[in-house]
Amino acid sequence: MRLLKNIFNLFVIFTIFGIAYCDFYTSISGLEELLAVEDHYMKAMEKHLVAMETVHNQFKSLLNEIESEHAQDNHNSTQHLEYPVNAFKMIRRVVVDMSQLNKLTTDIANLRVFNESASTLKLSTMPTDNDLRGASMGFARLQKMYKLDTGDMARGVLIGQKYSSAMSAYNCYILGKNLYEAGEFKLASEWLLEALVKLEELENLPRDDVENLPDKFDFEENEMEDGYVEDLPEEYDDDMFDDFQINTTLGDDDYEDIIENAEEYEDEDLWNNKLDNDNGIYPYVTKEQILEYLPASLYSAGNPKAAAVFNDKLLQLDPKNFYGLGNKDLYANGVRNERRKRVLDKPATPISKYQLLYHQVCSGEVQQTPREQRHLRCRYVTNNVPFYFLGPLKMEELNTDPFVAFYHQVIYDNEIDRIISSVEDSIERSKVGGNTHSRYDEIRISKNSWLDFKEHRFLDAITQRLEDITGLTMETGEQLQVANYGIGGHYGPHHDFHASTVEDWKTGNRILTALFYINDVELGGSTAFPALRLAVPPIKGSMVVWHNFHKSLDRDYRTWHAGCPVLHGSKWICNEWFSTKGQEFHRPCGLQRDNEGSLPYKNWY
Ligand SMILES: O=C(O)CCC(=O)C(=O)O
Ligand SMILES: [Fe+2]
Repeated sequence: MRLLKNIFNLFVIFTIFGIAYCDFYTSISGLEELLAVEDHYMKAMEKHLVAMETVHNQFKSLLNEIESEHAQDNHNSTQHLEYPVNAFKMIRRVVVDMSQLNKLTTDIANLRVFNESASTLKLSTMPTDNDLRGASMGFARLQKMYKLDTGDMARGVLIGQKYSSAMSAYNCYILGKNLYEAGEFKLASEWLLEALVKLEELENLPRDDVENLPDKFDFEENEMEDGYVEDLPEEYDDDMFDDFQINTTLGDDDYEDIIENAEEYEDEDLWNNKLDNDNGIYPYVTKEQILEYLPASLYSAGNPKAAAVFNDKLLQLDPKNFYGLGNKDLYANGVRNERRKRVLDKPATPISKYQLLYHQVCSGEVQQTPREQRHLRCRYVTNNVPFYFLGPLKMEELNTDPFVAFYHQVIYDNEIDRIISSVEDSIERSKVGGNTHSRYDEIRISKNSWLDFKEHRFLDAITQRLEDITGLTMETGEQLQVANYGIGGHYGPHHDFHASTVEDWKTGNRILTALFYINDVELGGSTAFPALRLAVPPIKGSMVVWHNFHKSLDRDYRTWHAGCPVLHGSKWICNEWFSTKGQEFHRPCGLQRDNEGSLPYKNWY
């Protein structure tokens, strides 16, 4: 819960202090560093406030003194100044006080507490706009994947549970603006609408309450006025939010929901939320700023009618607005074309059926049928290893063909702690692609590092365990990969094997994956196998194992898999990839090809 709250807070930090390029958004391990930065800024702000208060008090006392002197002098300045004390006091004020106050104000202006360099803040780099964009895209990914309602998220509610304080109008605006810039127009529109509604709530609060925040807001005495629905011109009311088609799995009634949310003033929770709102009551953003983005988002999301309505609102507030005037005709034409388009009935571009299945498996909408699960068993196994006669392995079959299995309680807390601390300094943004063409890609948002078994001898016990469990040799295996995903972090569907057959005989290929979950994830973060309709939940201490190749050493395309986005918490895993090399006597090839089953899945992307 605390982390989610902190992510919201980080939005504020990112934007207020306009920070530089890095990949903080790719994992929780990077974000934790920023908590220290936030702490630093908090202390700096406190210092700054104290300094400003001192100046404020001195200004006030000097002003009082001058005012009372002038009152005494009774407009007869010459007479007043004939008294030596009065003359002295005035000269003192001008010579000493004024210049001292001048100096104090300049000192404050020069404090520059928010311009610290990365090294003073003990960071390798500063976060940037890019991080903010990445974090916003993470939000979008989660909303689309798990069908999360924007209104709920804005209220800090996740799957029916309150996880954090409500998001302020400013946070909703920044999120909406970033989503707009990233091309996520429909979600951008929703967040910008949220921002507008929240700003209205704030404006409608009675002045006294805004100035003196009460301990507990008394809802009964502070009925709100109605929100946007009443404000919209009648001609738009009926179908403004209809016919909304866009490439997303979100429902079509989202705008209506948003508008309805605006009416939820009766919801007492909402009022209480306002009190623990994430940036108090100062809005930081104006309606005009929101309205410069909202119509463009709505238009790009395919809703020119709503775009025109909100653009008119912008022009009402600011008749000369550059964007308002510049886009007016565009939206009006859009509305006309929209009428024609309806006749033509242009279909929306759907996401590929494979991607859709991936989403459905991650969110649990599609699962193995009871018939498919009928033959799966949980068993104690020894693999004929004497050690396991004493304490057998706890195996849970997850799929028979291809074989995918869970082994529970196979990595221990002390090992996990050492693994995580060993990668602390080397963990960095994950790439995709082989060694020769590796690159950063939105398909994989995480950080990772590698541990060399020869260098970290505490891993010997894990090597032995892996060999005992899989029956394969680790001689040719890769280093241990350790990865961490933050909120919204994911690894889109992929195969673990290399595509190139040249690599097969030169360096070997990834015959088997052993994936350890080394922490528990509050929500999301399963390992999904869309072709198998299987989502493996991350369980601390458990390991999931699957063969990427048929016995005939043909690639098994059914192993197409993914790390689903993390919805709440952080996800740590370790991957060990065994090589096809050197397994001749451990997993002998069959006499016949056995890959027919996987061929239909070859082009799944
Ligand atoms: O995070 C996961 O669950 C899957 C990770 C994965 O597939 C990989 O690292 O290759
Ligand atoms: Fe993988």
